[in-house]
Amino acid sequence: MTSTAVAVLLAGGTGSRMGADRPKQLLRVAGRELLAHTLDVFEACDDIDHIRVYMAAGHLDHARELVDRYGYRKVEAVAEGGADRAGSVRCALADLAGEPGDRKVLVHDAVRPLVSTRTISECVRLLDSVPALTVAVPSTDTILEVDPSGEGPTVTAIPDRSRMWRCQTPQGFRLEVLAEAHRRAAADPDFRPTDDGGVVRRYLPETPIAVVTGDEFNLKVTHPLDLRLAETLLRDRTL
Ligand SMILES: Nc1ccn([C@@H]2O[C@H](COP(=O)(O)OP(=O)(O)OP(=O)(O)O)[C@@H](O)[C@H]2O)c(=O)n1
Ligand SMILES: C[C@](O)(CO)[C@H](O)COP(=O)(O)O
Repeated sequence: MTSTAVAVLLAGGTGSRMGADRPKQLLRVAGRELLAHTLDVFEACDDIDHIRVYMAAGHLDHARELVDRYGYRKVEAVAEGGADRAGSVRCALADLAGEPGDRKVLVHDAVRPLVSTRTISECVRLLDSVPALTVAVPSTDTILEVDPSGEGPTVTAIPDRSRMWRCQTPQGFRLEVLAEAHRRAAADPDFRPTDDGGVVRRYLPETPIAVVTGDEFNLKVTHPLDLRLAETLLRDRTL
């Protein structure tokens, strides 16, 4: 039997690379805020029972107003995020501390509004049989490893592309796995993870991390160009 999951939407960033007058998750694209587009998908997915939003400081009222305005019924909390992405995940873990250890948790970047309900459902269902997973896509570019320390970056390795995948979100975990990995990582201030699979891989290396094949539509809105792509793709989307 497939149990449902709680979605943790990370919206605690300030969007420095976007350079807008507000965090990019609050920018209006194709008729509504990016955060709202992302909430639309999780709200529509039958395999998600609760949604928790972790918002940038100073913008909680805006996020709460948006949740009320669009009437998202699964949103059980809009809370303040942390100083960095991992900090926002730890805020969620603190709030989920009373839940059963086998609770399914999906962590998702709020600025990936084009995630599909298919991908979310596949993640939730796979968590019946694996403790951790990430969505990813096979790389169509050759990936270079570089040494950035000289006058200009120089190539140090060109890994076999057939083994290179680009990581996306959602990333899914049994709560006890994610909580334990972050508990250990929190004691290591020099570790600056860019995703939660990386936290599990480093601190619980015996835990296998399964891969759900995603799609190229699930872009992370990071730079101004991404906004233009998202606008076009969101206009064509049907949930
Ligand atoms: N303190 C933070 C920083 C980031 N995030 C979230 O993590 C996701 C991926 O981060 P990124 O794209 O880097 O967003 P920003 O941190 O806002 O962007 P930038 O790095 O350009 O400032 C975003 O949904 C972002 O809101 C978060 O919840 N809490
Ligand atoms: C988690 C992530 O989206 C996987 O690609 C990515 O690492 C987030 O990076 P960011 O620098 O916080 O946007």
